[in-house]
Amino acid sequence: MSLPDKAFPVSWDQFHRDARALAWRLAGLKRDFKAIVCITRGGLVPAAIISRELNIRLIETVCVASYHDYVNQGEMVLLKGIAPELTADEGVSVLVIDDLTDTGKTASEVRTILPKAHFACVYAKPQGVPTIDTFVTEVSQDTWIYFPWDMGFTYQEPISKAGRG
Ligand SMILES: O=P(O)(O)OC[C@H]1O[C@H](OP(=O)(O)OP(=O)(O)O)[C@H](O)[C@@H]1O
Ligand code: HPA
Ligand SMILES: [Mg+2]
Repeated sequence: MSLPDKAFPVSWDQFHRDARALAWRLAGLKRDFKAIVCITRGGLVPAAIISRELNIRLIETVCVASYHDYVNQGEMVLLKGIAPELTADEGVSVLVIDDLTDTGKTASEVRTILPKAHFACVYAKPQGVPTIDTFVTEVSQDTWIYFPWDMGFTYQEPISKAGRG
């Protein structure tokens, strides 16, 4: 697969605002989450923001890899699982955080370990929406989300010249 045509670039500032908006939504649920399970690596950044906003200090990771060459998703590899004290009750008071859901494969895999956890992410594409309980912004399936930690400053052609050979 090649990169989708549409681009949704996200700055650090926008990501911080959107992650805070997610924290507001989660706070509105009036749930007493005892721990955050963050899906590495993308979930690390929103988990830091949400743990601060919701005052959740018990943070666990589940380490999975599936996008082996940036855009192409392959087999899901579980590099590190979740502590047994959080999986014992199927994660009933656990909040799972990721940066985005795309096909929903990552969230579905983690849900097999924590079937009763609350799944939250900042951005969602339509195919992944059914796998997530709370998210902030939906973008179309043919959009690629560019996160600030993957980006650097580069020269941009003026709009009048862009696309001309
Ligand atoms: O809904 P899906 O199609 O499964 O895609 C969503 C996942 O893809 C990205 O992670 P990635 O596997 O690229 O790893 P990373 O977080 O380490 O960058 C993103 O952070 C989500 O975890
Ligand atoms: O749109 C995306 N952006 C960044 N990483 C991703 N991993 C799956 N989909 C995406
Ligand atoms: Mg990820």
